[in-house]
Amino acid sequence: MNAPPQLFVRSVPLPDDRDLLAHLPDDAPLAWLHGGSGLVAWGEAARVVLPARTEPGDVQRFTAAARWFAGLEPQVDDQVRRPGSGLMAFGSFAFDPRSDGSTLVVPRVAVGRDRSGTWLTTIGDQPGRHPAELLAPHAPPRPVGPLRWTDGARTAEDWGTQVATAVRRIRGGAYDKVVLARDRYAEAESPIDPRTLLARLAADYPTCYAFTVDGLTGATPELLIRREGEDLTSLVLAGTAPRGGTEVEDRRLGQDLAESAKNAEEHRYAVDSLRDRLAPLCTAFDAPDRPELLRLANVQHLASPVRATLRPGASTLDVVAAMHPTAAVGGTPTEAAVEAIRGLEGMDRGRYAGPVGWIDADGNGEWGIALRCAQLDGPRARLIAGCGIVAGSRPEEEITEADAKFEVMRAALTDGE
Ligand SMILES: C=C(O[C@@H]1C=C(C(=O)O)C=C[C@H]1O)C(=O)O
Repeated sequence: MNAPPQLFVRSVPLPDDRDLLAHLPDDAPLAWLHGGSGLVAWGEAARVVLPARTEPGDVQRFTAAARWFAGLEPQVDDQVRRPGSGLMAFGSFAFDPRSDGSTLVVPRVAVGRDRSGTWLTTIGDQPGRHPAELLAPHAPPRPVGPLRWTDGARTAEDWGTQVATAVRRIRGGAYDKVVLARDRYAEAESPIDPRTLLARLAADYPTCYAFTVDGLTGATPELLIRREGEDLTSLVLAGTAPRGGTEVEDRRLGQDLAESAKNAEEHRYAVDSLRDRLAPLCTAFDAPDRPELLRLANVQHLASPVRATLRPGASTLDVVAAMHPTAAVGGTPTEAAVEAIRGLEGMDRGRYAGPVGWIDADGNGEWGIALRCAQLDGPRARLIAGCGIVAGSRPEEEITEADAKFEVMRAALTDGE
């Protein structure tokens, strides 16, 4: 880890109501968008990359990142003083401590917006200088063009066989729940512009969190944690049904989901594990007795909005470290589930299903679970989607559910839809 540079940070109000995405250049953009608010950023004032580790359950990538960020000690002129103004960083962490790619990036320029207005933050190694790229006009987002689709580590059928294996092991008592995912590739003829995907994702999924960090681009419905001062909020999702073709069918599918014992069990594991993990870090935990229905364009989920109060001294990335992996993306019990994932999926998840989001110097921030996303690499996109498997799961239904989750990025990658 290099010694962090001396940074000069300035945040000023920006009288601007253009779409946040209109500010973003195509070169390594960073974004976190939620219903018209959020942060977009570009350039790199500082970065830390956390190496892969071999110890099971290792949280070193989170603690080392937190230490690095706390050690930046910039000179700050923050005339905005809102969550996200002043010094901030985007981050994205690998699902498995054994994978590479975890990082925090402090951008050179960020534009933020919340209910009270828009602001501009510049971060550089010299005081009072605005980076030249601020003034540069950006080329408009490029269409994706034709795509060639291929399977990743497993075909749908092979993956279904792994699901059946997991169900057998669950019935045999090896673990209670495991979330299994598979990957697919889309190859374009030229580099894919993340801004094109973000614009489509933000339009189609306004209640989700559209993000891009180091090419990992998606729209997740699942908020791991939002912190404002000492208040924490989280949205636990587990349990999924398709959307209906008609209003009546849609309502029936939603009602079946709400009444399904299999989905209630899957959901309960997720809420219980969150409560256990937050207990040492929080003074209050409030979850509804029954989950709500969250309707998205592609699927509907059982959702529990959770509130908690952070204990003094606990940091945001401590909370992220304690929460990851939730039962919604790992399983129950965690260690056995993560070990099963390594064996059954036959691939490296990378940063899929890991925490993605942003943090500011006061500890405010928003972290989602990187779902409904693709890792972009030039003209290639690697899509990953998965499903929670419990004793009552059926492989054919899980294949259909994973396809519904792939649909988010398939549509975002498809021009003219
Ligand atoms: C694992 C994914 O989604 C998770 C699994 C869900 C389920 O199995 O019902 C629902 C929401 C997410 O917590 C994914 O989108 O890839």
